[in-house]
Amino acid sequence: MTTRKHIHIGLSVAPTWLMNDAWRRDDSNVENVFSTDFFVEIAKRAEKAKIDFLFRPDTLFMKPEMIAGSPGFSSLDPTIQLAALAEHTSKIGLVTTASTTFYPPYIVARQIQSLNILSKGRVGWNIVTSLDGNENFGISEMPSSEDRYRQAAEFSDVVHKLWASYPSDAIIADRESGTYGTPDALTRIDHHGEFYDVAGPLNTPAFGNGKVPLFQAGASPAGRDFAASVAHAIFAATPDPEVARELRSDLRERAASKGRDPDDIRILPGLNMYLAPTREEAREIFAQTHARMDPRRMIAKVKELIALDLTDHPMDARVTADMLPPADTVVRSKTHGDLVRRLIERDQPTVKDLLTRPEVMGSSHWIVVGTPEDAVNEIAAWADINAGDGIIALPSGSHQSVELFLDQVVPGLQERGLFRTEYSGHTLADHLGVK
Ligand SMILES: Cc1cc2nc3c(=O)[nH]c(=O)nc-3n(C[C@H](O)[C@H](O)[C@H](O)COP(=O)(O)O)c2cc1C
Repeated sequence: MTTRKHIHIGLSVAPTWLMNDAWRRDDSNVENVFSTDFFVEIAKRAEKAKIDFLFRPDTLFMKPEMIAGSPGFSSLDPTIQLAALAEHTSKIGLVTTASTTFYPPYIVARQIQSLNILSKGRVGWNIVTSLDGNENFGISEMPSSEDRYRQAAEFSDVVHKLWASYPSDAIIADRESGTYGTPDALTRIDHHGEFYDVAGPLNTPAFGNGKVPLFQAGASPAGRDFAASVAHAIFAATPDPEVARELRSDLRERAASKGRDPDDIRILPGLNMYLAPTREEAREIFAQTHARMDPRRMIAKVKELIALDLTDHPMDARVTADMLPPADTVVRSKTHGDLVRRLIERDQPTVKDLLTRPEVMGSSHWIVVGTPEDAVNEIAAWADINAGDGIIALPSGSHQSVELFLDQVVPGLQERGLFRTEYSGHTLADHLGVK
C-alpha cells in the first residue's frame, strides 16, 4: 500500500437515494424513511467502513405540492434523529444541521452540546443560513444572503461563548464535602449585539474541551468569508474539479489571511453516486430516476436560480452569456446561481442541454454514474489534483448505491491508501484532525 494523504468521507443520511422517481424502485426502502432501525443499520455499516461522519442536511419548510411525486424534504428533526443513532454507534461522527437564520443561539448551543455529551464528543454542526422557511418563523421576507451571514457570524460567536460558559470541570460532585460544582467556573456571557442579547451561562456543561467541528455550505463571497473565519469543513457544491480546486484554494487563502492554518479548513464536495455492478445498469438507474423530469419545471428552476426566463426559447436554441441578467441580480442562492452562470458563459449550451445539467437538474453536485470502480477512480483522480479534501457521499438512484458505496467504493479507496482502515481516535475532531 502506498502512503497517500487520506481523504475524509461523510455519508449523507438524508435519503438521497429516494429523490425524484428513485423511491418507486422495489428496493428503495421508502417505507423506512422515518424508521430508526433502518438508519441504525446504515450507521453501523458506515462505522464498520470507518467513515468519518454521518451528515444530516435539513430544511424548515414544506411545500405541499412537493410530496405529490416524491418525499421531497419530508424528514425528522436531524439532531433528534442523530441522537437515536448515537446510542447504537461509538466512533462515527454525527453532523447535524441548525439554521442561524431561524433558531435562537441558546437552543442550538444546548442541543449540540447535548448531542456531544450523548455521543461522547462525536458531534459536528453544519451551520446553514437557509434558503426558505421564513414564514414559519414570523419573518415576512428572507433577509439577503449578506445579512444572513452577518447574523450567522454573531450567532456562532454567541454559541462559542455559551459553550465556554459552563466548562466540564466546573462539576466536582464531591459527596463528602457536599460540593457539586464551582459556581465561579461558570460565566455570564452578557452578549449584546446587533441580533442577539444573551446573558448565559448555558445550563448544559461542555463535553471535554467543548470543541465542536463546524461545517458550512454557501460559497458566495460573504459565505466564503464566514466559512474562512469559523468552519473546519465545507459541504461544497462543485459540479466539476475546476470549481472544487478554485473553491479550495480561495478558502485556504481567506483562512490564512484571517490568521488560521489553511489545513484547518477541509473542502468536501457532495458526490451523487448512481452505482450498479455494470455501467449499463447504472445508466438505466439514472434514466429511471429522472424519467419524469418535466422541462417546464426545470425552466422554472432556471428562473429561480438565475432570474432568466427561458419559457419562449426553443429547446435547440443556445443560451449565451449576453442573455444573462446583471450579475448583481438578487437570487435565492448565489452559490447555485453563480455555478449556472459560469456554465452558460463557458459552454453556451442549448436550452435542452442546460435543463439536464447537474447545475439545474440537481443541486450542482458532482455526479458519478457507473460501477463502484468508476467511483473509486474518479474520487482518486480528484484527490490527486487537490480538488477537495474528501467527499460527502450522496448515494443516489437506488438503495443499492448505499450498499455498493459502503461495501465496494470505500474498500477500493482503502486499497489505494486513500482512506483509513481503522479509526485512530474517538471524536469527530480526531477523525477530521481538528486541533
Ligand atoms: C451545498 C449546499 C448545501 C446547503 N444545505 C442547506 C441545508 O441543508 N439547509 C439549509 O437551510 N440551507 C442549506 N444551504 C443554504 C446555505 O446555508 C445558504 O443559505 C445559501 O447557500 C445562501 O448562501 P450563498 O449566498 O453563500 O449561496 C446549502 C447551500 C449549499 C451551497
